[in-house]
Amino acid sequence: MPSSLRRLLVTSLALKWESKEERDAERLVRPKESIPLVGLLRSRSLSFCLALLSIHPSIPAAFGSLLSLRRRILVRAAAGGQESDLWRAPGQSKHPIVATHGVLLPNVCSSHRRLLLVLARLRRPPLPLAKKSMRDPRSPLFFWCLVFFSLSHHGPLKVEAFTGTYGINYGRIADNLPPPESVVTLLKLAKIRNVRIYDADHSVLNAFKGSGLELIVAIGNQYLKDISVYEDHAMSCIKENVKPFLPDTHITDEELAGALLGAVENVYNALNRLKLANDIEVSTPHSVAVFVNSFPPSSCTFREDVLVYMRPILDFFSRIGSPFYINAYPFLAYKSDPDHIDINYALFRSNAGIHDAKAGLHYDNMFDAQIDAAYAALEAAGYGKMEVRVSETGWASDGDENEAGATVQNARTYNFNLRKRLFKKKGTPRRPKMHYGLFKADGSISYNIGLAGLKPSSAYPSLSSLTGIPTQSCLVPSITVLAWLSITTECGKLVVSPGEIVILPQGFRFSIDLPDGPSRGYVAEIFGEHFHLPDLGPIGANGLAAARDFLVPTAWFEQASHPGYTIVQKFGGGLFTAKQDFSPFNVVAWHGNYVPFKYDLSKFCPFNTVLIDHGDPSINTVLTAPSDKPGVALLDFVIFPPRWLVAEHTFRPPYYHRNCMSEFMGLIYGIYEAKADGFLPGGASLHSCMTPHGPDTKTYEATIAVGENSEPVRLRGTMAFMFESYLIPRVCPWALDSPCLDANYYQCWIGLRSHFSSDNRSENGSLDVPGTTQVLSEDTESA
Ligand SMILES: O=C(O)Cc1cc(O)ccc1O
Ligand SMILES: [Fe+2]
Repeated sequence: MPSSLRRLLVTSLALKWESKEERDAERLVRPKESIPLVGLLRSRSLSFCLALLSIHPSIPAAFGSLLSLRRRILVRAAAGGQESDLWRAPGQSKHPIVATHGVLLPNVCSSHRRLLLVLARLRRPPLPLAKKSMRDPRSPLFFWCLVFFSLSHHGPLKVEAFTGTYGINYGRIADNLPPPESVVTLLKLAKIRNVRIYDADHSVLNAFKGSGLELIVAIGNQYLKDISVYEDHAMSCIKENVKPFLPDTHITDEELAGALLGAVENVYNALNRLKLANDIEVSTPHSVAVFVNSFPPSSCTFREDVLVYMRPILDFFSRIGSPFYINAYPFLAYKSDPDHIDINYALFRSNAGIHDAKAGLHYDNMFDAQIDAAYAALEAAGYGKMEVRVSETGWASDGDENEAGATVQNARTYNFNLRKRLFKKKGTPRRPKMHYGLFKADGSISYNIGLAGLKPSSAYPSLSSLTGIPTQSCLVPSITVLAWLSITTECGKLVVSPGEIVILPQGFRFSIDLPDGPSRGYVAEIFGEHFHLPDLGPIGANGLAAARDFLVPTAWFEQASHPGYTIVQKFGGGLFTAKQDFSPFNVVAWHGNYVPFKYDLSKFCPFNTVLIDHGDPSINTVLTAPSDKPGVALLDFVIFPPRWLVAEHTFRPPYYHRNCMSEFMGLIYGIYEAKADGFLPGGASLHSCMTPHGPDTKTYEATIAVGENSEPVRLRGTMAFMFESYLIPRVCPWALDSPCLDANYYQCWIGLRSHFSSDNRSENGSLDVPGTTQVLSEDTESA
């Protein structure tokens, strides 16, 4: 790497500090030599940074070399620290504070309980699976296999896109399984709500009772012939097996295919007579072996010998409104032809994709292609309105030598990327669903996802009110992402909608009700300072958040008796409860210095670059709780609202940087400009102090593709925010163990490449930057 590059890079990293005053960290780490360059580089600094990244095969390595350049930098932690030692400071634990990056799994099942009877497969998957973990879907535990559930309700036929969410196939053939009760606990902890079982073991069924988990149960092949002939057998099967929990099913034998229709019909009729047909959906999963010509997807058709059996079943399913289930295993396709199939295409990673010329569609992953192949086959057979759902998918984590791609890393990547793909709810190229996540384009809620919210009807005073600590604490709860909150305080009530923030000063009793059902949001609790509006400095009198837009409650009190009213009190970091027989909101008049208030973020008047360069996002501070050190805050609450981007000759997305404050970011609605993929409303990222970060590869490439002279761009329908603090947040074990943790976050930077032209380089490799007055030589380099 040319030495001058290194210096420039170091300088560019110092840019952000430059905008703040006198920091301890800055004095500690900034090499003197970088100072004059700050003035020189300005908007180019970002490009220099990228040049260095491109020299290295991966971002962690690139960042690692940055870190080694800056030996005196206090390296804290980094995303994906597990993957590379370069991401760890000596002596740090293997799992340092990680940058988590956001996926909250929406519970998208319809609110009514729906059981699906999976009757049978027409055939097994086409290729034998070598290791037990893949060969038998009922094999030990359940983590390799995901089941998908669509959002759509059982009901009238309509054209549906595959958007689903996932669940787990709970296989039970192993001798070391945990007891079913533990499995239920585990699934709940993992926030997995959809489970498919393969057997009718009553201990399992009992354990699931009252768990709230959605169950799919199956009727075994051994019963199919019987049930297909005798409807009363179907009836007693349903009646006897404790609210249709039925045994396993596997048709490996073609002759059973003929029995399938009869069995489906009889089960459906039995359900109908028991008035369960509206609650319980009947279907049957199919392997992709029922198709021929699945490449390109639009050419896919059913195998003729299979169609003989399929047609009556499909007729029946379209009559009763059942979807078509397939078991989609890109792994199986890949391992059958690893020389010709790009593993990145199978694993949802960046790849050239395939072009379906007949349909004029582009596929960047095989999973979508398999679903669309099923849609094409159904259309060709005359069932164009039938919805396709995925009953099984997964990736082998281990396999025989000839099983290409069966590794833990690939299995993890597949499942992780699959989940990301699902979160987008975007359908497939053939059946796109232009609906993105939980919010409509205008930021309004699309549907209630049923996440557990704050507990109503208990009053929570904020901490330190009883701790005797003279400093103040404030809460910023409910930067509400979903559904409104009704907050009762001793000063009155506040109704807080998505997109609003609320501030509750220390010591206030409050209770939060959820009149619209479950809600979710972000909460920051601080100790030591109050939030106030930032000094406007040269902005002058008007701009950012205006005092007039902060709303306080009108007085309200409640004199009712409330036997057993529970007060939850936070004291010294613990939660304590006390019971009383009256409402705590019996305050008829009050006088004091503090009051709860709320603010609608859409009222914010943002400032932004109007010519060149990317400003410090602190320019859009809504509220700040300063520290005693100028320039670094106990907590700045900064937003990234809808706005125009107009800067010229400037890389407009956030620059690549390290920050001596820690950045916790969340997304309230829309898309965050620096994260093309994976950052969803309700998600969060944490870039701890000095952790390098910046736009993901996709954002970078898209920005570079537009070129230097891009036109003004309007960012609409977005609201991201940042809690920025000089304190280093500690990630609690709950978050670290969360299934929502994005352990592969660092991958969003993999593939960053140089867009420098070699024309900019002099013979000795140093950069010859037009307009600079000085190029530092080797001996001025900092250690
Ligand atoms: O890291 C982030 O995405 C937040 C951020 C945004 C920006 O525009 C500039 C700096 C910064 O830290
Ligand atoms: Fe940042």
